[in-house]
Amino acid sequence: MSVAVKICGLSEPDTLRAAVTGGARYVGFVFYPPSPRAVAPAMAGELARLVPTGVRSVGLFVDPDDAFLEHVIGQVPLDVIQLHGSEDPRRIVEIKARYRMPVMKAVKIGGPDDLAAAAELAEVADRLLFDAKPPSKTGALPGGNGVAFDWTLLAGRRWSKPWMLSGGLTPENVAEAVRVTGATEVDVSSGVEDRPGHKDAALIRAFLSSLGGL
Ligand SMILES: O=C(O)c1ccccc1N[C@@H]1O[C@H](COP(=O)(O)O)[C@@H](O)[C@H]1O
Repeated sequence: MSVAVKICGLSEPDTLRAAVTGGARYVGFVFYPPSPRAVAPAMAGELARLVPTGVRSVGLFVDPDDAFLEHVIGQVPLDVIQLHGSEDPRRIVEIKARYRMPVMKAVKIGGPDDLAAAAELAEVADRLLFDAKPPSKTGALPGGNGVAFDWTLLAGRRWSKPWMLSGGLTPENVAEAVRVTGATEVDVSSGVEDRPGHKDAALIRAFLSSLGGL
């Protein structure tokens, strides 16, 4: 079994190249202006054109309206839309139909009760993304906080759609996270940065090679 990796929050050519040459299967661009990883659509368009065939470009959005989606999609050749806000099933169906693109929906986990939402969201989304519930402190982002949740909550669970694990993953802990959860896909952002919002090529390589044997 090999583990597919998504490196999220890329905004520079060098770190994008480190991701794809190191074997990432997905690269992510953040279209959420409050994030330190937010990238301008024009720049993301240039980066996405460097992405080789076989690697999927994912656009991360938080409760986007149609005008914003059109603004970004008009400039960036995306393969997948990641919804990381409070989008409900009706809005997911609408976005899929309007933009004819697969949707990956984030499910935020703070405890066992939060898993109930996953089954309902799996009926409409193409893929689920399990992330930690954001810290309650003021100003916390809706994701990308480098916070892990209790991985044992996912152990032995099955959903009707493929799923990805995220939240506080690092080169040091990702192999253990995969072992505990059985994830076949993982997503990382903060854990491969040398400062908030700035990706580090050596950390990206370390993350990818730490899964080399899995
Ligand atoms: O990365 C961001 O800035 C971000 C902003 C808003 C919503 C989600 C965001 N990132 C996603 O959060 C998870 C976990 O990230 P981390 O590895 O814990 O930093 C990941 O799926 C990112 O795609």
